[in-house]
Amino acid sequence: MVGPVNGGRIPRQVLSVVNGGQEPVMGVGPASIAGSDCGAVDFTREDVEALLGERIRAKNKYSLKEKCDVMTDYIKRLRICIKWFQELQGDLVLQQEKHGKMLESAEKKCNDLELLMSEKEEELNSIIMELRKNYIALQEKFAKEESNKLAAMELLTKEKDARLSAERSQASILEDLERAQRESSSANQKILSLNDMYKRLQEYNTSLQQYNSKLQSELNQTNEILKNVEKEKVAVLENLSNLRGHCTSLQDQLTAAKASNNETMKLKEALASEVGCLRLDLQQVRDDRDRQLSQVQDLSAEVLKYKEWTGKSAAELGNLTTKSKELEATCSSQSNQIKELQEKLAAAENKLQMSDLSAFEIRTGYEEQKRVNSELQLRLAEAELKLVEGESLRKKLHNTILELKGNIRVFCRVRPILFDDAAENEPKTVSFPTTTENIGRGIELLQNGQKHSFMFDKVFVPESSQEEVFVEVSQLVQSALDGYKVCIFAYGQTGSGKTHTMMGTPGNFDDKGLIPRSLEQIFESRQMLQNQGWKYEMQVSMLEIYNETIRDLLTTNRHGSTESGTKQYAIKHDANGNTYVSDLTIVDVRSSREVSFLLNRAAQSRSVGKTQMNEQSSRSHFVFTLRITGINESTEQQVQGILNLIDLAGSERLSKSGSTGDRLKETQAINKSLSSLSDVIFSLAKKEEHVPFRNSKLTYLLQPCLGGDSKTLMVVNVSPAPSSINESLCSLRFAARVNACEIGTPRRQTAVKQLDARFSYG
Ligand SMILES: Nc1ncnc2c1ncn2[C@@H]1O[C@H](COP(=O)(O)OP(=O)(O)OP(=O)(O)O)[C@@H](O)[C@H]1O
Repeated sequence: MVGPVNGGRIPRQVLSVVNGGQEPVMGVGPASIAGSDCGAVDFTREDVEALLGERIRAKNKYSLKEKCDVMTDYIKRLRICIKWFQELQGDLVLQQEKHGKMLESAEKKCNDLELLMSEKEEELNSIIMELRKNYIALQEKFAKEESNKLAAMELLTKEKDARLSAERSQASILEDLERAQRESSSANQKILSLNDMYKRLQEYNTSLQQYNSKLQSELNQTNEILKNVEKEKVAVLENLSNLRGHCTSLQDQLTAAKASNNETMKLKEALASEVGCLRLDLQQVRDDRDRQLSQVQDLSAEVLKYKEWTGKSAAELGNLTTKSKELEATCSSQSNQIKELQEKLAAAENKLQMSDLSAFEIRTGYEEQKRVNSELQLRLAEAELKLVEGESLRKKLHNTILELKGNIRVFCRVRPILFDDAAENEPKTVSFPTTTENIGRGIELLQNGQKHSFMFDKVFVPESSQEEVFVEVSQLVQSALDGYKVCIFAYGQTGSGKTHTMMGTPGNFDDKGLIPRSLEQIFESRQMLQNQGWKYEMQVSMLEIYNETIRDLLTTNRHGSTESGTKQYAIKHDANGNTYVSDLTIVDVRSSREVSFLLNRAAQSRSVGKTQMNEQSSRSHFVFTLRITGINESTEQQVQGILNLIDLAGSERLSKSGSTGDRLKETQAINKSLSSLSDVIFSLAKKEEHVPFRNSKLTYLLQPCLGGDSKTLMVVNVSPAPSSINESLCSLRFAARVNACEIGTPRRQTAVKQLDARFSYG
């Protein structure tokens, strides 16, 4: 085996390079190889191999990366070694050349060494290759491990994120929990406070109930006040009319006094002129007398002269005597005349004085009457002012009462027992409570020993007169003139007194029903309101709904037929809130007499028939409508009111009515439309979204009156006959539900709807 130049030994530096500049370890090294010569002893190839093998083995204990680094390091070092060997080889060649012989002898060794070297180099190369392969494999592994690490890192990051989000959600859940706990405690507190509030509300409710009853009593008081105001108004009106009468009579007296004064003045003037004439006459007569007297004196002197002259003839004397006598006679007659004239003059002067006196008296009377008249005018103005104030107070109180009560009011009227009721021996089924709370408002029905009590806004006993009923309704009617929509309808079993209440008995003044009385009041008020600057125009229409068909009761062509066939009247609601019936006759009216005439005409056209329950039964719903348009030119106010007065057809049980044929059809139609009316009222009471107005002609026509902004009054008529107890109970139950129904707040129409001149029902 060929060794290196220093005798087959590897220099220590090379090993140091291979060993990373460290001393050999683990028993491998110069000490173990070369004994005690540690400083200058070189290593053999075996040493190197052993060292490398050991290093590699030792390195295998390390991690892949470290191994890899060490390998890379080794490879580098090996390269340096190779380089160094190559340099060493060059040195050797140089040494060969230098030391010729040594070289020759050593050449072989060197060749061997070279061979060895090349073998070793090959070996090392193959080791390097292997190491490279290993290195590549290690690198791949490393890359793989690296990617695994990255994936693990990613996984870790994801897990960290997940953990963070989990922590966050845990924190939020904790927050939620805390909040929920807080909420729960506040809810508990709320529950406590609600319980507290509930108690307080109960107390409040009790106090409200007390307040309500107080309000009720106040309402009653207000009603009383209203009645008093009404009475006062009537008294003021009476006073006013008395004052007016007094004023008119005073005016008449004044005119008469003026006339008599004028006459007296004329007489005085005439007398004065007569006195003047008489004075002139007197003067003339006096002048005459004076002249005559001077003549008489002249003549007397002449007579004396003649007497003195006795020589004159007796005839001449006789003549003179007669002349003298004549003159004396003339003189005495003239004296008489003068006396007469003087008497006349005195009488005329007396008369003149008298007429002066009476003229003075008349003047003072006239002045007194003028004063009284102006006083009366003042009182009249005051009374009128009071009337206006009273009127506005009345309106205010009336509207307040309506608002307090809700705008459907219900009156109940029980008619007297009639001959046909034949109930003399049967016990009474209808009674009226007399307690202060219920008097005038309560009614009790006794059915099979069970008492049913009802309360309404007003209950009229059988003895109540038409006037008494109207007094309670008059305020409502008056509202139509103030621009409200007013609807009054009579409901009840057939024969219970609806037509009697609404129309009354024709031809009987005291038995006039609500419709004629309302119209009289409206036209009277119209007259009175004229003083306040109001001008009203009124239009009337009347129709009946018979078997779900509309009939015009004012058409000149009865049965509503035209040349082309039967007229179809349709109810229409337009976008402006007007309801009208197409083609319906509308009549302008100026007095209640005109309306009475139209009412009579309509009554004759109404569908009336005889039933087992009523001799003259209305077989249709009668709708009377008055449209009132008022303009006040002084205040520039405009109002438009509607007054609907409705006499509904009577409800009746088919079994009881004994109807057949056409009557049966009529009864079915009547019952159907009345049940539609109750459906509408109940769905209004329940404040349902859909109100079935369209289910019948009656409800569709009355939609604006029932739908909220009108003042509506239902008069439920009841028969006291024991045989009608079931029907009466049904009617009262329906009325009680209507009474509990609030449909909105009435609205005043304070501007004339210019847009639509058609006749509107609301
Ligand atoms: N308050 C009353 N006082 C006196 N008589 C009355 C009164 N109410 C009703 N009557 C009489 O009772 C009868 C039936 O009354 P009315 O015709 O008004 O009933 P109705 O309810 O209109 O009946 P229908 O629904 O069948 O038309 C009539 O003869 C009427 O004069």
